[in-house]
Amino acid sequence: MDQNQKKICAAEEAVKYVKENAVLGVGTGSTVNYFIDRLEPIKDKIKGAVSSSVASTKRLEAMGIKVFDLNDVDSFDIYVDGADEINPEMDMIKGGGAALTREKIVAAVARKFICIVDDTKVVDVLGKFPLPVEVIPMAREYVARELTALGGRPVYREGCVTDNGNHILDVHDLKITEPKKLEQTINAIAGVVTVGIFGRRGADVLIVGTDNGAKVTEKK
Ligand SMILES: O=C(CO)[C@H](O)[C@H](O)COP(=O)(O)O
Repeated sequence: MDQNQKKICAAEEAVKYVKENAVLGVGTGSTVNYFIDRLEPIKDKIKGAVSSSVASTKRLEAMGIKVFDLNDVDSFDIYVDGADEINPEMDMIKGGGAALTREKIVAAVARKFICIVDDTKVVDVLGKFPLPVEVIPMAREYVARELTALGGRPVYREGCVTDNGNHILDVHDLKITEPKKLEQTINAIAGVVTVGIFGRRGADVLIVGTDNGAKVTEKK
C-alpha cells in the first residue's frame, strides 16, 4: 500500500465510529479529506459537523453536510483529525496544514479525539516534524527569538496566513521528550496563539493505516 492508500484505510475505519444523528467534529488535511469523502453514503443520517478550517467547511458543504458554528453546539461525541506525528502516549504534533488553532479548539469540545494517520506518522519521540507555532504577526520575530532560546530553530512559513489572519513559525531541531511541559512553555510566550503540540488534549483513539489494514488503539 502507498501512503495515500494507508490514509484511506484509516479514514474508512474512522467512519465506523460515526453514530446516527450525530454532530461530528472534523479536522483538516489530506487524511481528513478522505474521511469527509467517505461520509457521502451516510451524510443524510448525521445532523452535521463542526469544522476546524475554511477548507474543511467548503468540502463538507459541497457534499451537502450542514456545518454548525461551534458556539451553537454544547458538545459532541467525536472529533476526527489527522496528525503530523503521534507518539505512544498519543501526544501529537499538528499544524502542517496551518489549522492548528481551530483544530485545538474543536478538539477541546469533543468527548473523543480519533486520530487517523498512515504509519509514517507514528514515532517514539516527537520533533522530527518541524513544530508549527501560530503567532500574531507583529510578534513573529520576538517569538522566534524565544523559541531559539528554548533550543529550536524557527523558520517563518513564508506566504502562509492562517484562517485567523496569523503567521506560522516551524520549529526545527527539537527533541520533544516532555510534550505537555513544552506545550505549556511555548503557549506562555506573549504573541503565541497556539503551539502545535496536542498533549493536554491528545488523542483517545488512534487509527493507523498499515500494509495489513487499520490498526486501532484505544487510550486506557
Ligand atoms: O494538523 C493538520 C493540519 O493543520 C493535519 O492534521 C496534519 O498536517 C496532517 O495532515 P495530512 O493528513 O495531510 O497528512
